[in-house]
Amino acid sequence: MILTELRQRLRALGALPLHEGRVLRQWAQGRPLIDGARRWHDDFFPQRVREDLPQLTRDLAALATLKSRHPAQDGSARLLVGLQDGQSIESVLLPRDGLCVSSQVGCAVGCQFCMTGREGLVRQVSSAEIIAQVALARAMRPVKKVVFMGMGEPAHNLDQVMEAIEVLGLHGNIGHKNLVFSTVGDPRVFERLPQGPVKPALALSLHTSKRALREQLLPRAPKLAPEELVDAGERYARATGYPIQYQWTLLDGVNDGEDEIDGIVRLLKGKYALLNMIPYNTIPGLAFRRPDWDKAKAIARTLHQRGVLTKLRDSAGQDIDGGCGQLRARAERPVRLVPRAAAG
Ligand SMILES: C[S@@+](CC[C@H](N)C(=O)[O-])C[C@H]1O[C@@H](n2cnc3c(N)ncnc32)[C@H](O)[C@@H]1O
Ligand code: SF4
Repeated sequence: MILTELRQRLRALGALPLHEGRVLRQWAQGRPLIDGARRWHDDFFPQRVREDLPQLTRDLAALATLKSRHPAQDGSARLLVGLQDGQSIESVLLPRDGLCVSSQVGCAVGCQFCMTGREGLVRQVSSAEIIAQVALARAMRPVKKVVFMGMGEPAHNLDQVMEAIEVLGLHGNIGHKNLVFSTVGDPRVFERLPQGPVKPALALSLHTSKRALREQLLPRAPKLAPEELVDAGERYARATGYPIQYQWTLLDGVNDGEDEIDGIVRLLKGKYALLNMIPYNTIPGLAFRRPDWDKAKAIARTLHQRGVLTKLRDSAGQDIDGGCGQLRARAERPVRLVPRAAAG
């Protein structure tokens, strides 16, 4: 189901926009459509909508179902989520009421260090399936922040992701700056996001200050130079009033040298931005190496001293194969990884 179908279904049963809004609100907030105790729906919905609510509840729940849950020591939990056609995706319950959702099954960008990128794009995740991930998580615990950092490149599924963001921001009780659109950067994102009624915060996956290396590491990302990406990011940050979060997957011996530190300072000093450095999460069979934590700490400290607000983070759930896409890979097929040469 896509949201248009849900809307058409409700309208055909005589629902008005206020009834539609109520259904979206209850669903996106993880609350029941039918509240047995209070029975508010008896007076509120037209009769035919009321009669459809039990089936609608089942249909919405079937959009995203829990296949397995993998709690980690840091308070996060990785969820393997089943979709109606038998595909599976990952969502992650993050510490402090965050949720990481997937926007695609697989991904066409093919970043060399990312498990999801290894299988290419399998299919898009619909707006309804994105909201269903939030509803599923909310059945387990509160969700106050939703980050699009799971499987997939949201810029390659822009209409559906923007529709989900709109529902979550207008009906789902998530603060707009607590919706985080994470992307490798795409001109369509900078054009379309400022026009939406809900403007999410933006995370840009930068990873290197060198154009040629970026093209190697992110082979099918739009060929924007790091400077162009940062210029576009800065305009979005100034327009929305929220800083850009630059993402940097730290790869030992690839993008952790003095030259990159100079490059980061040149690109980001004085910008309305925060740099998140995330040491590479090891994927068996890949030739990349995770840098030593003390080395990563030293890089973050140096950047801070040189005027770039830097946070060193670990991806959630290191002890449970925290790398996005690894759970799905294991569930879908036996691990079959061909080593690739490390770039750089
Ligand atoms: C999985 S992507 C999804 C969102 C979007 N496609 C993007 O690249 O920003 C979210 C973040 O995970 C990071 N990531 C992917 N593979 C990783 C790995 N093995 N270790 C650490 N971070 C990784 C990416 O670099 C990106 O910043
Ligand atoms: S890091 Fe993001 S863009 Fe790159 S392959 Fe993974 S999901 Fe796709």
